[in-house]
Amino acid sequence: MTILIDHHPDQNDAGDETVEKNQRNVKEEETELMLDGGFVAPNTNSFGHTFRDYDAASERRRSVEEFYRTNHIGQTVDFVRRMREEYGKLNRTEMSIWECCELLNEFIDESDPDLDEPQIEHLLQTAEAIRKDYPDEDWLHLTGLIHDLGKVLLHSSFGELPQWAVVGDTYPVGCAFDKSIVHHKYFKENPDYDNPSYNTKYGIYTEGCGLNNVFMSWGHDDYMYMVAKENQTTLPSAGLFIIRYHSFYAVHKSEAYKHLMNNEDRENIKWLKVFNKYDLYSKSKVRINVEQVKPYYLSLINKYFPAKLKW
Ligand SMILES: O[C@H]1[C@H](O)[C@@H](O)[C@H](O)[C@@H](O)[C@H]1O
Ligand SMILES: [Fe+2]
Ligand SMILES: [Fe+2]
Repeated sequence: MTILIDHHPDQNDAGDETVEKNQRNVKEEETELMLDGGFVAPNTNSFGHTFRDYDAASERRRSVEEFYRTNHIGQTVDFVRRMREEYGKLNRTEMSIWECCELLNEFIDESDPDLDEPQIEHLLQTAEAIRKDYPDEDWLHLTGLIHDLGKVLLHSSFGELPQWAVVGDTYPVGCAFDKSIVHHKYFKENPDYDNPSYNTKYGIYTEGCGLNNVFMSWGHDDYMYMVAKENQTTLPSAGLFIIRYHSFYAVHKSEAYKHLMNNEDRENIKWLKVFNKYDLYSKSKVRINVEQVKPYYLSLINKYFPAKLKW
């Protein structure tokens, strides 16, 4: 696929020194991760706005804000515990990864200010954009393809969870909600907001306890992580980490909640940051020819997953 890239170097108003420093940082990151693909993010989304601008006066602003209001009120420690237990049973259906991709064709993500295409388009756009820049990292292509498959929770055979319990950015529950979280003001109506066990910096957690021990707001990330892990995927741990925390913008974008991370998280988050560029900036009206790329992805699915998975 072609991503329309609109690069305006002259829009960078930082002084020469900062530019140089940034270049150095990028260099360092490149060597550490081997490569940074050279991806240049476009400036505007398919609606002509900057990406993740939750205040832009777009046709989606109102519904996206309403989405976050219900999301922030409903995601409590108690709710997350119940969802994990219920969906952790994986007793709803059996299907292949590709069958699940096709199921996503009917859903549009109400939390997303940047895209209103069916989800299968987004999966393929993400995967193909990564493949172009990282041809040798086949595990990352597949991670791109499957990272949002947990949105199948919206489906009628999964109890038709409401959008607020499936999509949108995620964040820890059981400790204070960080100010950087989108539409933070609506947390005031969350029952945990005034609970002294849950509303301090650490809440129920301890310094460096590791994200694995943190209850994240329930949604497609945690669910797909469970599905992949329980069905014994052979994806590397960075792939599983990406699936599990790709919506956790407070951590990978705003650098919040660092006090909960351990060494393994700090290692894995490097790949998550690479991945995020493709997840976010590949969103466009460009359509992928599904039939053309399908054989390639079927071969990856075959390499990293069993033929049928429990969901
Ligand atoms: O797939 C979702 C979706 O696109 C949301 O709008 C975004 O908030 C999440 O972080 C992402 O994982
Ligand atoms: Fe997602
Ligand atoms: Fe995504």
